[in-house]
Amino acid sequence: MMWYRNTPFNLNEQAAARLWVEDLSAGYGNFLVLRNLSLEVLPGLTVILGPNGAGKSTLLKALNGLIGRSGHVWLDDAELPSKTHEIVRSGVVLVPEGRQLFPQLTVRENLELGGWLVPKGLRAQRLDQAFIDFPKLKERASQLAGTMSGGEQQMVAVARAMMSAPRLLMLDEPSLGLAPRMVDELLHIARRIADNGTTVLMVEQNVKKALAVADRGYVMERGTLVASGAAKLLARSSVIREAYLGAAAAPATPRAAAAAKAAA
Ligand SMILES: Nc1ncnc2c1ncn2[C@@H]1O[C@H](COP(=O)(O)OP(=O)(O)OP(=O)(O)O)[C@@H](O)[C@H]1O
Repeated sequence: MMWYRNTPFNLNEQAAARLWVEDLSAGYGNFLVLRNLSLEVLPGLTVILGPNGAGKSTLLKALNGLIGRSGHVWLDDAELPSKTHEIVRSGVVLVPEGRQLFPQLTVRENLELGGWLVPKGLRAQRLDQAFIDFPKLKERASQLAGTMSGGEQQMVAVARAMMSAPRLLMLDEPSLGLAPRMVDELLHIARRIADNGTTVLMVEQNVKKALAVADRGYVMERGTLVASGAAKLLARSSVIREAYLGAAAAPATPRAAAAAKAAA
């Protein structure tokens, strides 16, 4: 008898992955975007924040093999391969910005394509599980993906990525262009995936909401990391509050306070 547990996001039979990045540089042709980046992605949910053009998507693309990189990346105790199909086989999957679904295929067909590396029987089992994890998609199994709302399409993209039972799921701005309620839903899906044993690395522009669901965060500016730490601490840090949350940090010294007052 085929047996599988009936709890959300239990596709992943392996332990949550850890990723170590050391001295990573990457860019486009002669244009170097990332310079000597070092970071670690631990089990749970890690968010990468930063202004437009900071290099956040470039980092995910470099980790996914879509662009070349130098430096070292380890997934647990093995060096991460450099070719995308090998990276996927090792359990690292990217949901790119813009989702890249097949609009003329149904939800079910899009999900099945996410399990293309998986033997047929297991793929069917994972599809059943995906419909348990994403009940909204079960109702829409026969709908063409291109006719769904932005939020629903993003959900299909995440569910499709989960079909390969990744150990590390990378999400590039999953909430881009979505209504606030869908943003919340998508971020909570990311949280649930992390809670159920798949490490999640997410780029997000919704700083406040992302830090509220994440365990840890990195802040990137002009291709380098400028801050990192526990999400709760980052949310209170001056670098985040000043740059992203619209709150001026308290001046560090009485002199700075006087200067700020004079300038106001
Ligand atoms: N295919 C490309 N060819 C050349 N340059 C690129 C390419 N993609 C991105 N860049 C450049 O790399 C830099 C970093 O872009 P990236 O998309 O990684 O930033 P980001 O932090 O993800 O910002 P955003 O939130 O706007 O997507 C930018 O200067 C961008 O113009």
